Amino acid sequence: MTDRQDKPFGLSDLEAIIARRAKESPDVSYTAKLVAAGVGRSAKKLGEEAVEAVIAAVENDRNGLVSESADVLYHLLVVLHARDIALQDVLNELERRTAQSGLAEKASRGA
Ligand SMILES: N=c1c2ncn([C@@H]3O[C@H](COP(=O)(O)OP(=O)(O)OP(=O)(O)O)[C@@H](O)[C@H]3O)c2ncn1[C@@H]1O[C@H](COP(=O)(O)O)[C@@H](O)[C@H]1O
Repeated sequence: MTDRQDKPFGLSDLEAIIARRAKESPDVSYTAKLVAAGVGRSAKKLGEEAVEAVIAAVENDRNGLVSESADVLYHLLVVLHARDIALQDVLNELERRTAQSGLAEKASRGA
């Protein structure tokens, strides 16, 4: 059995695909096209997809929210790749935050 059959598809799998496809020609890869256009382009796409996810959530469009969430996660990983930030750095930050409730963190900032 391959790794892929042993475990469900995860964000680290997509991160690896993005890193591989970014090296391809922009003619054959959307990822490569985005990366070649500069971080501003992928960041703008991330913002657009986030707004579309927000709209799907507010409209209670379940399928739309799943689809737009996938777009958000893909474009976020492209932005992280463009800025040379590993997904693990983000996961480490999330793990660090598990030591404290979000409300306690907010109160510590006086917010
Ligand atoms: N997960 C994704 C993924 N999600 C969304 N998208 C693309 O993101 C774009 C979303 O933008 P829009 O909905 O605005 O569509 P669009 O008008 O075509 O986009 P623009 O021309 O405005 O950039 C679409 O072109 C989608 O195809 C993705 N493109 C690629 N992937 C993954 O990346 C892998 C490699 O893809 P390539 O780099 O294209 O080989 C794929 O096998 C997938 O695993």
